[in-house]
Amino acid sequence: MNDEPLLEVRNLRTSFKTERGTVDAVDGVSFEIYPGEVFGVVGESGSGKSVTALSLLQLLDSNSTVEADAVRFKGENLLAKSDAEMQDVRGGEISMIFQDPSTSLNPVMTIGEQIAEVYRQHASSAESGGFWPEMKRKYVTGTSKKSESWQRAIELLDIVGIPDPEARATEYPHQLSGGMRQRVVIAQALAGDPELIIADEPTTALDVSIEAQILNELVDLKNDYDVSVMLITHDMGVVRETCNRVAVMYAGELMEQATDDDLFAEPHHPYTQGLLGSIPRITDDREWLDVIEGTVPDLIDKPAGCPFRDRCDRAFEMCDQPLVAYDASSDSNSEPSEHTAYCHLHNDHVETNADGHAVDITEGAHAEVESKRVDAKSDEMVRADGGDNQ
Ligand SMILES: Nc1ncnc2c1ncn2[C@@H]1O[C@H](COP(=O)(O)OP(=O)(O)OP(=O)(O)O)[C@@H](O)[C@H]1O
Repeated sequence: MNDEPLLEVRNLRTSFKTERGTVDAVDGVSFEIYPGEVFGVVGESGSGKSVTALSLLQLLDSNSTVEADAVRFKGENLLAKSDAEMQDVRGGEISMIFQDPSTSLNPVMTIGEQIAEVYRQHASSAESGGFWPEMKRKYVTGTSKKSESWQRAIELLDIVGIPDPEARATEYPHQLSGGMRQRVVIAQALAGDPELIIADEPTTALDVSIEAQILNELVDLKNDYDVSVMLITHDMGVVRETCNRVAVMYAGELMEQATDDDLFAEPHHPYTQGLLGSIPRITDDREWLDVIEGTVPDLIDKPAGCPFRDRCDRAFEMCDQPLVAYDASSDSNSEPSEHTAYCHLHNDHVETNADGHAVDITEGAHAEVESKRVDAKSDEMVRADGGDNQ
């Protein structure tokens, strides 16, 4: 990766105060999203994917605390922005698409007006760059702000594949199918001329054939307009079809990060391997898909060490030690590492014995747990005790 990242997240920690105690929903997560890529965040329900996205956009309830060493979007610290400044960012440079389109659309406003409204709110930034100048202008005929925004709404409906957009723009959400509504939400997300779209399970509520169309739409937009996409999903099949790079999350922590190709060719973390076992394959002779036994741990008073260890059939003595990032790249010269596994099995001092069990061969076990730590981003990548990263 030679480009500067569009979004850089370092050691993100989000917790919620509840009556039962403090929920550590996101616990030391670091990643970058580069211009023009689809970055997948995958993991089971409750792994902290949505909370990660909502933390970046400051969209969480008041019982939350969000801390990080850095959340930089185009070099600017998002966590230092005021509510008013974040309102400009949301729906403008960064837009978010949620799972259920009906929650994002106003039932008593035409879809054209809803898209036009977002355009008007962010019109000045839309005029100053982004993909608008290159867009085909075949529908633009009016000159007043109102007619200009209406015409842009029609253009956007056309771009996201709504047939007869001029007529459709005058309709209300309930007059459209679920797939069409999600296209409208994508058009609305584009109306602010974003550089990053965060899509949280955007196809989960849709049937499979529509899902494929919507995902293709997102990939086309990325290609045609150089928009980056952070795609949150629990579905490894969706990751395979859509993403360039992927972060695998579990219990609020990163388990592995790699390019899509590397992750599927050589998954290093037992959790990733488990998720991959749950995808159906054309060549399958399995009667049942593999499932990962057990459930995500309670995120209140989470013990140190790998949160997956109680479900992991390769867990060994070192797994109760704080997790660190191990370089799992086949190309050891890549800087920063393009394949990172947060799993002690990748420590240089761990070997597999004749029974297939991992063994720490260091004298005074654990002493050198950091021996193979990825150094690219220095201490920020150590997600251990949380004590010295304030
Ligand atoms: N407002 C809140 N108060 C307390 N806990 C919360 C709150 N919001 C989220 N959580 C907890 O944070 C954890 C992570 O939730 P999150 O929604 O990010 O998971 P997810 O990976 O996106 O799962 P899903 O795919 O089901 O949406 C969960 O344990 C959830 O219960």
